[in-house]
Order: sequence, then C-alpha cells, then structure tokens
Amino acid sequence: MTKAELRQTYKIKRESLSAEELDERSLLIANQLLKLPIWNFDFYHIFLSIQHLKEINTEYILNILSGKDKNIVLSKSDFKDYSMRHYLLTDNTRLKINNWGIPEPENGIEVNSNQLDVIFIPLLAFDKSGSRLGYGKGFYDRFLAGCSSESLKIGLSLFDAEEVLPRASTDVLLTHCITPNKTYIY
Ligand SMILES: Nc1nc2c(c(=O)[nH]1)N(C=O)[C@@H](CNc1ccc(C(=O)N[C@@H](CCC(=O)O)C(=O)O)cc1)CN2
Ligand SMILES: Nc1ncnc2c1ncn2[C@@H]1O[C@H](COP(=O)(O)OP(=O)(O)OP(=O)(O)O)[C@@H](O)[C@H]1O
Repeated sequence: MTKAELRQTYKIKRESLSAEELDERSLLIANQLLKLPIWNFDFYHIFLSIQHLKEINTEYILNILSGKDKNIVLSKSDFKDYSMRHYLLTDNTRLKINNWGIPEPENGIEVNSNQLDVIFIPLLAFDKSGSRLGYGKGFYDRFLAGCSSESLKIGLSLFDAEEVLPRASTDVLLTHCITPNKTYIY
C-alpha cells in the first residue's frame, strides 16, 4: 500500500472504534508504559489528543507524569511552515483548541527540542523496524530531527504493527512503540 492508502486505512480503523474501546486501549497503553524503565528522566514531551480524529487519549499518561513530578512539555504547531514550538506545562498554562482540534498552550516558558529526554509520538501506523506514518505534513519528522539522538522516541499506537512501511530518508526512527497489547523496543 502507498502512504496515502495506509493513512486512509488507519483513519477508517480509528473511526470504527467506540468511545469505550478507545478509552480502554488508551489505558492499556499507559499501563504498559508504567512497566518500562523510562521514568528517571526530567523532560517529557506529550501531545494532547485531537478528539474528532479519535486519537489515543493521553490524559492517563499526563496523570502519570504529573504524579511523578516530571517537567511536562507541550507544543504549539505552526501550519504555515509545519514547525513546532515547545512550552512547559505549569499550573498557569492556559490551553486553547486550535483550528485543527489540537489543544495547545497559549503562553509559557519555551523549551528547546534538544532538552527533551522522552518524546511520546502520535501516529497512524508503524512497523516492526520502528518507522512511523503520521498525517503527512512532516511536523514530527522535523521536530525529531532537532531532538537529541539520546532521547527516547516512543510511538503510541492503537493498532498492531505493519510488517514494513514505506520509508523516506527524513524519517526518524522510533526507539519504542507501545500498543494496547505489545511493547516494541528497537
Ligand atoms: N495530537 C496531535 N498533535 C499533533 C500532531 C498529531 O498527530 N496529533 N501532529 C503530528 O504531526 C502535528 C499536527 N499535525 C496535523 C496534521 C494534519 C492535520 C489535519 O490535516 N487535520 C485535518 C484532516 C484530518 C484528517 O482527516 O487527516 C482536519 O482536522 O480537518 C491535523 C494535525 C503536531 N501536533
Ligand atoms: N527534517 C525535515 N526537513 C524538511 N522537510 C521534511 C523533514 N522531514 C520531513 N519533511 C517533509 O515533510 C513531508 C511529510 O513527511 P512524511 O510523509 O514522512 O510525514 P509523516 O511522518 O507521515 O507525518 P508527521 O510527521 O506530520 O506526523 C515530506 O514532504 C517530507 O519531505
């Protein structure tokens, strides 16, 4: 399948999930993360879910992070040049849902992408060698290119792995991918 066909297939798979299934899978993913030795770092980047696209609910992971007193980092996306800027989440952070349905911080202390230790990554599909497929604007490929090579790049997937996805030279490979019933470590 081409990237475009795969995107379409996975969008349909998501749409077919009920609200209960989505929530159950999101909780299973958070519970698998808890078992990994990834909790001794400082800066954790997380995405907030686009609800109408039935993305994994990341609230459970956010709760884990705040319970562990981690520095939590959120992004604002610029759809003019497909870049992202990153801000610390604090008690004072105001969130606003942008035109694409992404909750974003309105203000805050900016963090450089090379300061991030762990990055949780949204995706439509991934494969057994750590390639991922997103919405196709290259936001995460650009963002991850500026992150430390030491950082953990953890994909979160509602579905199982594809055998092989088409790969581009700009694709940054995942170090881990978590599904509701399996953890891949690359
Ligand atoms: N929660 C979340 N935040 C994220 C991403 C993501 O995948 N999930 N991104 C990862 O790169 C970037 C935003 N990427 C996006 C790229 C395209 C569309 C988009 O085209 N939305 C259209 C059509 C949706 C569709 O059917 O695919 C829309 O909302 O109308 C949204 C976000 C940065 N932040
Ligand atoms: N580091 C980069 N610098 C400039 N352009 C890039 C970079 N990485 C990817 N791109 C461009 O972004 C576009 C989308 O890439 P791709 O199809 O791999 O997106 P994706 O991984 O599916 O989506 P996303 O990263 O938004 O979740 C491509 O045209 C690609 O050339």
